[in-house]
Amino acid sequence: MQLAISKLLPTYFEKSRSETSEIWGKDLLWKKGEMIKIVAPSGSGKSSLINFLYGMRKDYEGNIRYDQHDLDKTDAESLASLRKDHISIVFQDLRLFPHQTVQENLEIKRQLNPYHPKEKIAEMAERLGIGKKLPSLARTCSYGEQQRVAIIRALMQPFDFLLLDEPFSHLDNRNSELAMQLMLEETRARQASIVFADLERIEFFPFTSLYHL
Ligand SMILES: Nc1ncnc2c1ncn2[C@@H]1O[C@H](COP(=O)(O)OP(=O)(O)OP(=O)(O)O)[C@@H](O)[C@H]1O
Repeated sequence: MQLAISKLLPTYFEKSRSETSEIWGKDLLWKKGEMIKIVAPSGSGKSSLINFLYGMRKDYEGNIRYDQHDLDKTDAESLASLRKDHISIVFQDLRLFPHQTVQENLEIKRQLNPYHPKEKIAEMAERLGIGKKLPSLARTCSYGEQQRVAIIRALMQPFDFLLLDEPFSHLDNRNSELAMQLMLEETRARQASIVFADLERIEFFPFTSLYHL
């Protein structure tokens, strides 16, 4: 699978943003397996971009295509199916079910399109240091713990592209590196891509292409 972006620009941005950006207004082609790093200062449209790429919002000019699927022309059912098999995401605002336990949040996602057996949940949670939190309600976990839950949840499904919007904002370096390592292993096992948007360059992400938003 490949992701083609053509002359993308949020409708609420001035056209002049294309002049300084390496993404907005450009034609880009990312093939499955590439590691894409997008450095984006606050307010440069990082969340807008990641939401556009997930088909969450359509208030943009230009075009986004996953193979032959033009996101602008994809109906809700086809979009759900495209996401289920090909696109996973860690939202900046996480979007866990607050009144479900950590285990339930992960298991609900796993069951939608199982890529891993159930046991993998506890194994990944242990690896990221939140094993003891599995029976806790998501809303009672710290933001950094919830961030790790959202990361593991994204790894429960098959994908060709994993979209990350500032996934480590509440994690210390050690925990960020552990989470990155897990995501890299899982992405490589699928021969997939990561599209990683963050405020700054993170040294432990081995990107193949680097863009400034
Ligand atoms: N629907 C919208 N209508 C108008 N302006 C918007 C809309 N969505 C976002 N913006 C504006 O576009 C700019 C970029 O927002 P966005 O959330 O994409 O940035 P960001 O780079 O993710 O920022 P941060 O790092 O602070 O989360 C902001 O100035 C925001 O107010």
